[in-house]
Amino acid sequence: MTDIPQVILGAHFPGVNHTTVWSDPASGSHIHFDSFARFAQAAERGKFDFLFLAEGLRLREQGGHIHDLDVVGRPDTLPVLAGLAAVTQHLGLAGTINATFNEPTEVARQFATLDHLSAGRAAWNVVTSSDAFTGENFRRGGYLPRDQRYVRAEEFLDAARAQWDSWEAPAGETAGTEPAPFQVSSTQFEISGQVTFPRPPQGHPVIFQAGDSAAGRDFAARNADAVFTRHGTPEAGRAFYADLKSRVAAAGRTPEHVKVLPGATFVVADTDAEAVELADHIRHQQVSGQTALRLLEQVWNRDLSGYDPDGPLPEIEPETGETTIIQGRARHVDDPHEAVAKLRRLAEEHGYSLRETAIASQARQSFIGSPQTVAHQIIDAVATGVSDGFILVPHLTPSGLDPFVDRVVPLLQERGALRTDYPERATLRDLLGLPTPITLKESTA
Ligand SMILES: Cc1cc2nc3c(=O)[nH]c(=O)nc-3n(C[C@H](O)[C@H](O)[C@H](O)COP(=O)(O)O)c2cc1C
Repeated sequence: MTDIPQVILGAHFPGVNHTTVWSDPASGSHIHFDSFARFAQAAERGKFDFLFLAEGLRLREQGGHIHDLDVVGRPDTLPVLAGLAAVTQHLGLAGTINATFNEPTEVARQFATLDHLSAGRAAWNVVTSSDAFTGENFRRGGYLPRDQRYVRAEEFLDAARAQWDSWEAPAGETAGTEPAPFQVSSTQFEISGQVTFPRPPQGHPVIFQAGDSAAGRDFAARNADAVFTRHGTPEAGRAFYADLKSRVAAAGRTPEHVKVLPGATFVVADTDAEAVELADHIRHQQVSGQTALRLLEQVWNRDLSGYDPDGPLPEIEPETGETTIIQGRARHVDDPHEAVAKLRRLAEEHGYSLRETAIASQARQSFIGSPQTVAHQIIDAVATGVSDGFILVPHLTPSGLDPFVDRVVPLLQERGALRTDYPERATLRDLLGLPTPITLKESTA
C-alpha cells in the first residue's frame, strides 16, 4: 500500500443489544452518566472523530417478554450528549433521533442547542423506525406505513433546515444573528414562525442516515453527510460503498461529501491466535443458546423455544406475513424463505449447530488480531473501498474501547491514518472533511 488513507473513527456506545457481554465483571452501567463520560473520554484520548448513540424507544419483546439482554434500558439521547459536551472538548457527539414520532421544531431546536453548547460538534442520525409497537408509546400511535417514512423524514429535515437557516446575517457578515421568520409548507408540515436560537456553529449539524432500503439509500444520497451501515464481509461493504456513492453522484452531490461508516466490532490481543480464541469466547458469551433461539425466531417468525440450540436448524419453513413473534426494533426480513435457505447453506457448509449458525449469521464486520493486524485490516479496508472509516462497537461498557485506544490507535497514527492531535477549534464537519452548508440570507434591514 502506498497511499495511506485517513480513517474516520466513531465510538458506538452500545445500546439495547446482544453485543455487550453482561456476564463480564468489567461490564458496567448503560444508564449512569459516569459510563458515558468514561467511554467518551477514552474515544477522545484515541482522537476519534465522534461518539455515536443509537436509540431504542421501546424495549423489544419476544413471546410477550422483554428481551433478557435489553433489560438494562436506554436513557434519552440528547441530555446524555449535552452532558458529554461538558466533559469533552473535541469529540463529535452524534445522536439517533427518529423523524417518525417527533416534531421538527423540537428536534431542530434541540440539535441547534447541542451544536451551540458543544461549539459545533453535534450530529443527528435521522432514522425512520415506524413499528406500531414502538408507536404505542407516542401520541399518534404506530402510524405511517413503511413507504411513507422517508417522505416524512425528508420533509422533517427540510423543516429543520429552514429553521437553522432562518436567522439573517447583517450585510457583509457570515453568521445569521438577526431573528427572521421562517415558513414551511409540505405534505406533513405546515409551520411558520420564528426560532429563538441563532444559526448553529456548523450551519447544520452533521446529518447521518441509517437504513438499508433503496428508499433509505436515496434519502441518504440527497441529504446525509454520513451513512451508518452494517455488513458482514468486506465484499458486501464494497458493494454498498459503490452503490451509495453512485447514488450520491446521481443526486448531483460530491461522493466524497457523504462518508460511509459501517459498524464494526474488534478483539485485540497479543497475538492473532489469542485474539481469535478470545473472539470465539466473546461470541459465545454474547449469543447464549437462548439468544440464538431468539435471533432465529426473528427470521422464522415462529416460536422455536422447543428446539435444542446445540442441535440442527429447524426443518420447518418460516411463517410469512406480518411479523408477530418480536415487537419493537427488529431487523426487517424481506424474504424469510431466502433468509432461511441462506442460514441452511451456512450451517451445512461448516457443520454448524443452531447456536453456531446464529453466531455466524450476525452480520457485522469484525477486526480480530494483534494490534498490528487490526491496524492493518482497518487501513486496508479504507484503502480498498470498503468504507471511509468505522463506527466501533466494543463488547464492554465503559472500558471496551481501551484496548483499541491504547494499542491500535498509536499504530494508526504511526502510519499516518489517524490524527495525532485535534486541530484547534475544529467542528465535527472540519474533522470529517465536510463542507459547511452555506445558505445565508442577508438582512434586508
Ligand atoms: C446500521 C443501522 C443502525 C440503525 N440504528 C437505529 C437506531 O439506533 N434506532 C432506530 O430507531 N433505528 C435504527 N436503524 C433503523 C433504521 O432507521 C430504519 O428504521 C430501518 O433500517 C428500516 O429502514 P429501511 O427500510 O431503510 O431499512 C438502524 C439501521 C441500520 C442499518
